[in-house]
Amino acid sequence: MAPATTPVAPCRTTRASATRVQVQPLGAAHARAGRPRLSASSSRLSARALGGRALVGLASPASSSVAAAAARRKLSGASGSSFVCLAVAPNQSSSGSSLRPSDDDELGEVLVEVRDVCKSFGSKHVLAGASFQIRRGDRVAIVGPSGTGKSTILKILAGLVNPDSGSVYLRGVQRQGLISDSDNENGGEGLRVGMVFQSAALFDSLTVEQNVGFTLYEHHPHMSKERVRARVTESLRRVGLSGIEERYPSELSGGMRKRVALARAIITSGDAPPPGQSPKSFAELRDSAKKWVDEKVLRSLDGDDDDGDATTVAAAAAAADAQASNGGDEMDEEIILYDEPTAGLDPVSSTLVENLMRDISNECTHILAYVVVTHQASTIRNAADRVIFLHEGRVVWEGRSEEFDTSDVPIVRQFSRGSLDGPIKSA
Ligand SMILES: Nc1ncnc2c1ncn2[C@@H]1O[C@H](COP(=O)(O)OP(=O)(O)OP(=O)(O)O)[C@@H](O)[C@H]1O
Repeated sequence: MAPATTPVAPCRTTRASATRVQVQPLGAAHARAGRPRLSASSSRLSARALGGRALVGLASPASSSVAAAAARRKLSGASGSSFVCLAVAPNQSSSGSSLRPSDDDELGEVLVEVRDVCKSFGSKHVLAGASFQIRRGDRVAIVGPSGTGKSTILKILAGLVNPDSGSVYLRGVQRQGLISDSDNENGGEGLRVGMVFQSAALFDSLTVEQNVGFTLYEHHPHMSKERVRARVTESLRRVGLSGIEERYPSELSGGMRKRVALARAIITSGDAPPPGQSPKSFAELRDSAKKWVDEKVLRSLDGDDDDGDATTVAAAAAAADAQASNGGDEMDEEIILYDEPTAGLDPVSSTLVENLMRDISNECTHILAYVVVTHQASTIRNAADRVIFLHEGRVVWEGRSEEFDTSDVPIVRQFSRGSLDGPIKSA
């Protein structure tokens, strides 16, 4: 869809935002004998990819904590790596629709509150004072025209990008700075914020089995190869890709790569740590990540190779890290943010992924809610119970998924029907 061209009202304050990028940790454990190894080029950072949306996987706070250093160094001044502010404020709907379901008694605990958030990139005002809440049990789709800051708001929620103004509260605790800036191992009050990025970023030099099993190779060295293989096989089966373990990413279609990435995100060790072995804490993961950045990434940044392959490393490491925490070790309560998880997938594959999103949240009791940015009607229908509509930097409509297709609010009607006539102006 062409981007809306209507300029967004400036935020109240716009300060120069430093480029922030997440470099994910890649511990050394994978390099043990017999473990998959990464190519030298895989350890390089790509400004292009990091500034864009090339990462895929659940990026845990621990993994993302290492992003800043290398990112700042590599990307300072990179034009494609800025972020937008999306602000959603309760009762700021410009279209008059109710911002929240009316049956307040049934509403769960407020996990996340975005209050009056704004974000600009240079002179481009993307988010212009939006506010909304995510509650326990929520399955929320964020929709809106291209370029309205949907991905940006996810990054702000995840603590990967700072808003220019406004606040984000996690369980009532205001987030201060970025995850990478401080000791924000948890987003706040025991709530982790995991993010599944848009593109399927896989290690090109590893087989599907090695990609999917990366977390286990990395964080569960006590597991035998046979057991890792069994978990990989099960994970691939769940995403409908049995029997492709020996293939390389280059031999897969885009949709298959995305599903492999999902398989990587949902794999679990299925067992507890061996007696006497404590699971890694977030602090340990962070320290290990920082060490890796120091030893590998920053060194590679001084080289001239900028092929973007490291993005896949970062992504996979992020996924690995999150998977490790999902692997039966530590189960912090979590909200998951999906950025266009079904983009580019055929309808059947989309349904598969949508069902998986629901299944995973049903099966994993520590996943309290999820938010999905999507353009696909099927994803709204199948994976979301509630819809937040963004336009011109604000939440302009909010309602139940089933209301999205039937709403008489002009902007919603135009968008849901793909009409050229209406308040959304095409380029
Ligand atoms: N790091 C950045 N630097 C400069 N501009 C940026 C940066 N990140 C996002 N933008 C701009 O902010 C706007 C919103 O981007 P964002 O990716 O959040 O939109 P979106 O609603 O997710 O779009 P789409 O639906 O096309 O994925 C776009 O115009 C984009 O070019």
